[in-house]
Amino acid sequence: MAAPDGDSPSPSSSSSSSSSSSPPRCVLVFSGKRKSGKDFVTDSLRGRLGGDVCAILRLSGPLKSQFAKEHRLQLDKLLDASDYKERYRGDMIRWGEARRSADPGFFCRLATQSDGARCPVWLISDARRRSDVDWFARHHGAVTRTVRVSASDDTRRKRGWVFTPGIDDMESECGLDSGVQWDWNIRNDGSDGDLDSQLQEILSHVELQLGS
Ligand SMILES: Nc1ncnc2c1ncn2[C@@H]1O[C@H](COP(=O)(O)OP(=O)(O)O)[C@@H](O)[C@H]1O
Ligand SMILES: C[C@@](O)(CCOP(=O)(O)OP(=O)(O)O)CC(=O)O
Repeated sequence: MAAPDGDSPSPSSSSSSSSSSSPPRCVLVFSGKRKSGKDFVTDSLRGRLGGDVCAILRLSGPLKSQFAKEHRLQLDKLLDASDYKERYRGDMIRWGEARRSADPGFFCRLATQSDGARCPVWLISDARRRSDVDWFARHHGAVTRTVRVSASDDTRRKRGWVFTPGIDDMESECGLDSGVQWDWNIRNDGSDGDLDSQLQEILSHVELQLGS
């Protein structure tokens, strides 16, 4: 994977950027449109791998946290799949883009400095831009793999998605529609059984990386 993201690594942003003394053994970077099931898939993988070895790191975590503080909003409601989050999504996107344009690795660095980054397996649940994918390739390339989660518009609508101009046609939702060679493509339209068999290949890869 190419890795020109324009941020200069510093001691706090290199592969030792986590609060862990050892770098991650496996990093899976997930992308997908809203309501495709990124959280569902990463929760399911973490459930199987166990919270002691596997952490879900959300790039939107530090973004929402800072945005909530600055705008006196309820962080817990920005973090779940609520209408409250959707009400502020456009504003959060614009706020985050201002930060990213000054420093494309800003949220990647913060997410990987959180406590969860002590775990050997990182599930990065929400890459949205080429610069996100490139940051992980640049800092953790040897252990990074990419996963695209897709669901049909019909399925997404059943999960509550409503096409919104200014969101669904912008970089936040479309920035990774092309240009990345995904290591795995997960189709998340169907039953749990369909998903299980697709996740098995990823689980085998992680177990191999962990040497178990
Ligand atoms: N395979 C699945 N089976 C059942 N429910 C699912 C499945 N995938 C996603 N969902 C549900 O659809 C909704 C949106 O999924 P979510 O993971 O929050 O999407 P995203 O993080 O991509 O926006 C959630 O309520 C979630 O529980
Ligand atoms: C401002 C955002 O970070 C909000 C992301 O919120 P979520 O990651 O909760 O979104 P979905 O799971 O896809 O519904 C988007 C961005 O452009 O950074």
